[in-house]
Amino acid sequence: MAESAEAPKLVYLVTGGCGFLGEHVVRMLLEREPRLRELRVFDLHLSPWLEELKTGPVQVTAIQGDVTQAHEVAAAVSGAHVVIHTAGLVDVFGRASPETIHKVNVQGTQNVIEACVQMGTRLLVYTSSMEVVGPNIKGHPFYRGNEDTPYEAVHKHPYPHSKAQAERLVLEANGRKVHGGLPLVTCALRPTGIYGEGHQIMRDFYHQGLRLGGRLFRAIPASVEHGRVYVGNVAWMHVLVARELEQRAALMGGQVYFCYDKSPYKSYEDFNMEFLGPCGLRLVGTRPLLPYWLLVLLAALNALLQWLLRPLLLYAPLLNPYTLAVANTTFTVSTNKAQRHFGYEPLFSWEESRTRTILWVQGMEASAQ
Ligand SMILES: NC(=O)C1=CN([C@@H]2O[C@H](COP(=O)(O)OP(=O)(O)OC[C@H]3O[C@@H](n4cnc5c(N)ncnc54)[C@H](O)[C@@H]3O)[C@@H](O)[C@H]2O)C=CC1
Ligand SMILES: C[C@@H](CO)CCC[C@@H](C)[C@H]1CC[C@H]2[C@@H]3[C@H](O)CC4=CC(=O)CC[C@]4(C)[C@H]3CC[C@]12C
Repeated sequence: MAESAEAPKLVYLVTGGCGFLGEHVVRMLLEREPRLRELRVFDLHLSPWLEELKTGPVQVTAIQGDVTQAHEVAAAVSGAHVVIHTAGLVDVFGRASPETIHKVNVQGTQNVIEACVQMGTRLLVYTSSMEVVGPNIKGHPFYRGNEDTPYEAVHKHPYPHSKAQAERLVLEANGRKVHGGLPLVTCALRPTGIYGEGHQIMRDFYHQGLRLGGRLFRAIPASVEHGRVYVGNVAWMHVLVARELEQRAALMGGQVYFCYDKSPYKSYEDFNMEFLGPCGLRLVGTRPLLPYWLLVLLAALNALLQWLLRPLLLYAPLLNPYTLAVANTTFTVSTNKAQRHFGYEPLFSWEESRTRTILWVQGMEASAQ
């Protein structure tokens, strides 16, 4: 390729670059974007592993900053050619207030857009979520749907609400004139439930299983399918989109793409067992051990306890009415839009994604001993 022989000249900014997905995007860019000259990693909390990346041929600049602070975002964006905006407050457990979620996810995204416009940065890739579509509060299944499948998206919870608002802002900004007069080109990627090395909820389930003597108890029927996608493939999609956005602006600008790969369609719990099983955990029950009405009651009780205890402490268990509804509603995607629009093929096969994730869980096991 002629272009890879040229001197690297592009400056990329990854917001949330120290998060679960952000770290994979950062590493993927360093491995697979030959045009990269400088990579700016912007995050509220900078991780120590960034140091080891600074010794490579690409200049890695760590920027501790807050997306809710417009001036910090503008300074980080200044001179960048591409912004990949993954920073967000991922909270469906009631840890943060709805106002904080809105501030980070919506106001933060608006700040990123304005910074691009002000600083003349033309390319913006936004990490959205399947949650902007559903599952909706009515529990309607979304079965092997694609970007054009009609679905009644109704949001009550602050997290999906904020992601939907932010996604709309990003898509509406497509075509806005940036400083220098050229049009901004934006698009949004919608991962389903991401898994892989660094996945906090997988970690939580693993430790819970260990505490319960190597067992987890089935709570959700095996027939409820939940869409999952490997973090390395989500990162690869971000890299590809960022690379192709300028050349294919007319086709890709203002578009949304689900993130998908060859991960099998399974229930949330059965899918987790693909990794936790080989690490010694067992899922007890072929059917849910508790009746659904009892789970609904427990989830409601957790929500009540959270509210009552809030003045004293933060009680934020995994089970609440929202997480139960999401886990208990089929939501799977089947699409090839990313392949058609920018030639995406998963970089990691299902077998590879599975092996890498298992090795990571086994690594946790070893370090705990
Ligand atoms: N984890 C998942 O299954 C899915 C995640 N997503 C989206 O992917 C993106 C990344 O999510 P994860 O990596 O899972 O979450 P994460 O919590 O691991 O990463 C988010 C990063 O954003 C940073 N951040 C938070 N607030 C910030 C602020 N005010 N200023 C600067 N940085 C801030 C955090 O420090 C963190 O490093 C989010 O936008 C999320 O909505 C979408 C679909 C599924
Ligand atoms: C009822 C419990 C019995 O074991 C299981 C509870 C599992 C839940 C904590 C998860 C089930 C589905 C997950 C969500 C889903 O993968 C979609 C998501 C997309 C995002 O953008 C952010 C994360 C999440 C909301 C994810 C969060 C955890 C679950 C609700």
